[in-house]
Amino acid sequence: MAFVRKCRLLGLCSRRLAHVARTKHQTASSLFTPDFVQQYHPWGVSARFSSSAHEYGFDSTIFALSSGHGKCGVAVVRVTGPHASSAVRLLTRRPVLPAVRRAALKRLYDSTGEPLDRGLVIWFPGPHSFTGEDSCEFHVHGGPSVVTSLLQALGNMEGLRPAEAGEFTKRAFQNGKLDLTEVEGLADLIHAETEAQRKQALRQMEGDLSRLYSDWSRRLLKCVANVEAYIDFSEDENIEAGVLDDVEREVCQLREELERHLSDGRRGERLRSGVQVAILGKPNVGKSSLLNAVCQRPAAIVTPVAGTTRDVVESAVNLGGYPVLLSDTAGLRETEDIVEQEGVRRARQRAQQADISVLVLDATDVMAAVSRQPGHYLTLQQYVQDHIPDLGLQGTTFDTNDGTTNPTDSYLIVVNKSDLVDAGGSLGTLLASSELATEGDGARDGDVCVMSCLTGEGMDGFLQLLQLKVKLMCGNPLAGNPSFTQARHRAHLTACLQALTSYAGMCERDLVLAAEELRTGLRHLGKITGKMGAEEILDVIFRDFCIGK
Ligand SMILES: Nc1nc2c(ncn2[C@@H]2O[C@H](COP(=O)(O)OP(=O)(O)OP(=O)(O)O)[C@@H](O)[C@H]2O)c(=O)[nH]1
Repeated sequence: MAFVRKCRLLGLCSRRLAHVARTKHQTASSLFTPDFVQQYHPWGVSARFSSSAHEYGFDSTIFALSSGHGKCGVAVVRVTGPHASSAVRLLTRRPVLPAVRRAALKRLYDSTGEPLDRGLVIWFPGPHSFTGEDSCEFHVHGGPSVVTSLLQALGNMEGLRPAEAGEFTKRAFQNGKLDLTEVEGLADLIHAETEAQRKQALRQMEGDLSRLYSDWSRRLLKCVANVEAYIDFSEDENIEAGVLDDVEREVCQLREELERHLSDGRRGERLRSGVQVAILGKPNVGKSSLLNAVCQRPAAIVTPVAGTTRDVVESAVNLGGYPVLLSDTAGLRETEDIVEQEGVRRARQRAQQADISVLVLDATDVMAAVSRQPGHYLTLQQYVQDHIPDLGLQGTTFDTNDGTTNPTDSYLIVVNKSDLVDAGGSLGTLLASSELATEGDGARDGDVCVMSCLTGEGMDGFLQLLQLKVKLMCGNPLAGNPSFTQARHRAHLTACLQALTSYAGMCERDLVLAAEELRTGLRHLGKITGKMGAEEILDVIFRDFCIGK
């Protein structure tokens, strides 16, 4: 009876614990170790609440330049921690703090009493601050000497130290002001380079993803509680079996929602890290010229010598607000040259990783092949298969029924050097006969662009088509449910889905073990938002921040 009471006190299921103890050949009460309780508690014990302020260094007050480095009109220096109010008093040489969250124009002094600058001081008492602690901001003139003197004055104060990268945000997380998905959204917002990235990051920072996962966690927690109650009390408290039917329905519904969320074609991840576009083709067809034309700078070397590009040359571009990482690759051909062989291997590897492959052909080669063909009839697909066999490229296969192609991978064909052929004549006939697979929304897989990197003819059409494909891939970041944006989200969501599927498969056979799967699912959802087990990923996430953030 003492065992049952202890279980209830800790919020644990006594029957389940007894079952676990039997499978481990241990006495049930020997399981009451802190680690075990942490692991088996229905909603885990949040690291956030179990660790002391000292452990996180919260007893120190930190400061940093939060605006960019270098000369600027206004520089912002932030301070957070228990001594923030002293910092304001000492720098302003006034015993009274400024009005809360109001900008106050003050003269600032260094430790010798020399005036430093005149600037705005904003006082944010905790817990209504970004970090949840007492904080303040100094908006001073952005000259290097002013900033250095201000940082020195702060550094000379008792109990203050310079902040580490991401430490302000880390404190906001540890104080429950932001969860991990919101922290990640903030980091993405700081690093966002395109409009679509900014929109997605802002949405995540404002808690859209967090709300979705919190809702799932809440519903799953209710399922866990109901199953636990049924296991624990069904015999003596007359709990109806209908409760398990409700749980089954809810788990089924959650599985459907998770599946839908996971099968969005990695749009959030692609938007966050940039859509990978690989430029492929035989040597000398104009791949490097195409890269240079798109990014409007001589990123890759262009010469008439076949095999000039040996390695992958990358360039990031902003295509209509969407981030694209373009890769020029070595020309695909059989070669004895070991350096070029390695280049070709890397080109094929890049093609496998690409979200979109751009296959570049030389219009003069294509037309020569047409004229050699009996009846002068050839489709582009035939040309590619005959002249660049064994592409080994995902998405560039023309057999759309083989089931091996990832439907979100996409490709388009560029027939370059149109200035050297009669584009309206036999080339036009060839294109009209090409079979194109429909991709939806106006873009088609295998779309063909006829263009000339030399004259610029057809370039606009190519860019429009590429942009359309990129947009289709990333979607509208503001429409519908938010997308997950990181591989770690996907890993935990997949694990959660697996756990719920296991529950459905075993709940009729062994409810106690099945309940364990629900807890596993809950733990994985909690790890995404950082509500539990966050320690191991904290360093990875905060590593991406800079000082002062
Ligand atoms: N006439 C004409 N020449 C072009 C065009 N595009 C590229 N070229 C020329 O074709 C040659 C090869 O161009 P690159 O861009 O280096 O071709 P590549 O496919 O990167 O070549 P590799 O490095 O060998 O793989 C250069 O002399 C270019 O000036 C075009 O549209 N028209």
